[in-house]
Amino acid sequence: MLRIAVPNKGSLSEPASQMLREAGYRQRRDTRELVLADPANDAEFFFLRPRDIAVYVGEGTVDAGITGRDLLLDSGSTATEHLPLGFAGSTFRYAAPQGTLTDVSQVAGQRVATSYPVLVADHLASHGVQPAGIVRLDGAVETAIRLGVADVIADVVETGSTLRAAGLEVFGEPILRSEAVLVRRAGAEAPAGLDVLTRRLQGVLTAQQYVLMDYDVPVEHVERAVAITPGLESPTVSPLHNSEWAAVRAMVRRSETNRVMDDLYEVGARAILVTTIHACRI
Ligand SMILES: Nc1ncnc2c1ncn2[C@@H]1O[C@H](COP(=O)(O)OP(=O)(O)OP(=O)(O)O)[C@@H](O)[C@H]1O
Ligand SMILES: O=P(O)(O)OC[C@H]1O[C@H](OP(=O)(O)OP(=O)(O)O)[C@H](O)[C@@H]1O
Ligand SMILES: [Mg+2]
Repeated sequence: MLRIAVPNKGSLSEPASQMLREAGYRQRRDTRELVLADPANDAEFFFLRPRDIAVYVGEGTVDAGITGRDLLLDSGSTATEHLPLGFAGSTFRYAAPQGTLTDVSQVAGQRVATSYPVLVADHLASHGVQPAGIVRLDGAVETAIRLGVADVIADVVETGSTLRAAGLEVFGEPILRSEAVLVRRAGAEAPAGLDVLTRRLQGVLTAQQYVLMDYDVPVEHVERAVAITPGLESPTVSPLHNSEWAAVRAMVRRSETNRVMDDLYEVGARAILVTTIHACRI
């Protein structure tokens, strides 16, 4: 039985459950459920605080879990990143009142407020910067400067609107680019079922990131067209009733759909059709 920890609250919770559902696993309907058995998939889900998930996985209490890369690094746990999951993307950055600081070296001698004290201490140490202190807060970190408990903050930034509203701006290089990740215990033998979970999640990611493209192209231009849509292994090329034309089918990155259609049209492809992929195993 594979034991998997899933965030019970916060921005990771709903998309993590949604991704597991798309991968064919049972997920809870009632947010008060703390444990959910999925006997058909030989799995059991534990709904835990996102910040605690790496700790449980590192201890081996559960086999794998979904958390944020930033939370994993801040936990100090021996759990290791197994698969990036492509949602809850953010950067982790220093910020200060607009027009004041420009470089991480200027954090020396300043008080830094953050919910991620280990991440910040490690980053400052790796840059040889000694702050006056690190103030650990649970949230609403952006308010700490106005309230006088810190001079600098280090926090999650997605759109930047929370910072702007607080009159702050980022400075220095990003400390980290974070996203939701599947974590597992480091060094231990892969638990039974982890390979299947991984392949299923990769299938969901691929279905989200790729489309299926079909088109007809004159036989003499097949090689040029296929160079534009090389597919994952190799595109399918089929004969058509009119022997001067061939049909091609290939997977294409969703973000490149329109550029690829333009390029195909240029080399003579016609009847270019794009279909979403519902599920796949690669
Ligand atoms: N606005 C955001 N955009 C993207 N990811 C975010 C955002 N806020 C938090 N995260 C990510 O969510 C994880 C933190 O989850 P956590 O549940 O602790 O905080 P939260 O989502 O801010 O919830 P809350 O503060 O309401 O409890 C981190 O991995 C962080 O990078
Ligand atoms: O760049 P933005 O799009 O504004 O998003 C970033 C904000 O979102 C999160 O806060 P949340 O709303 O979870 O509140 P919290 O600070 O209490 O955790 C995070 O801690 C930042 O404050
Ligand atoms: Mg928050």
